[in-house]
Amino acid sequence: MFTRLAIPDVILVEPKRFGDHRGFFSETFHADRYDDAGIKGPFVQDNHSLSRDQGVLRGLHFQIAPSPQGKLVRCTAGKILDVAVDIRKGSPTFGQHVSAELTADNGHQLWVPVGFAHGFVTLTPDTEVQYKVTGYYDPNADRGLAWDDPALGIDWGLGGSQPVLSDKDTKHPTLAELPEHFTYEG
Ligand SMILES: Cc1cn([C@H]2C[C@H](O)[C@@H](COP(=O)(O)OP(=O)(O)O[C@H]3O[C@H](C)C(=O)[C@H](O)[C@H]3O)O2)c(=O)[nH]c1=O
Repeated sequence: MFTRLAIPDVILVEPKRFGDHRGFFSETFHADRYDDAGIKGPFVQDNHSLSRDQGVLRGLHFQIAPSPQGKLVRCTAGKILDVAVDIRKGSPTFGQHVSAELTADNGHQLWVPVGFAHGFVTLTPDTEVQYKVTGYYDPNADRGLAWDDPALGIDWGLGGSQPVLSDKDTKHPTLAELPEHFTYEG
């Protein structure tokens, strides 16, 4: 099932699971069905990250031209709160975000299109996230947005505690400081 969220370009995917006495089987990607639902490939790279601690926060990240990335994100061990922030100039939802709890148990996926900053916080230890992207990794195009920018109003569910961050993720600009990298195309 595909559901457009409050920012309709972001799509929640709930793949069917066929359970039996052995466990389950699920198709986790289907190019034609996903394209028909608005999830536009082609996907050129798969990523996999493991976060050892609960409270690891990776984000908010995006790549700019010439290497923008759409991301199809799922959690294959543990739980995350996955967040997408609209950073498209001229968008009616500029600066707003949507989020979804992706877990190994629910198998849900989030489609984060080009023009969004993406990040997640882990809700359990030993959390693994796997995602397909529509652009190759390009360190020169790698950019970020401050996860804790008050203007974004993201509730990461940290209960006031500081997340575990990479050094890079402590230094990103706020939305007000962010150059215009993407333009809303309606
Ligand atoms: C993203 C990436 C990283 N790397 C190398 C670069 C570093 O040596 C190492 C860790 O990279 P980084 O700290 O950027 O990893 P994350 O903090 O998990 O970044 C990712 O987290 C958020 C949630 C995202 O949406 C992006 O996919 C991505 O930015 O992996 C690669 O070799 N290829 C890649 O595609």
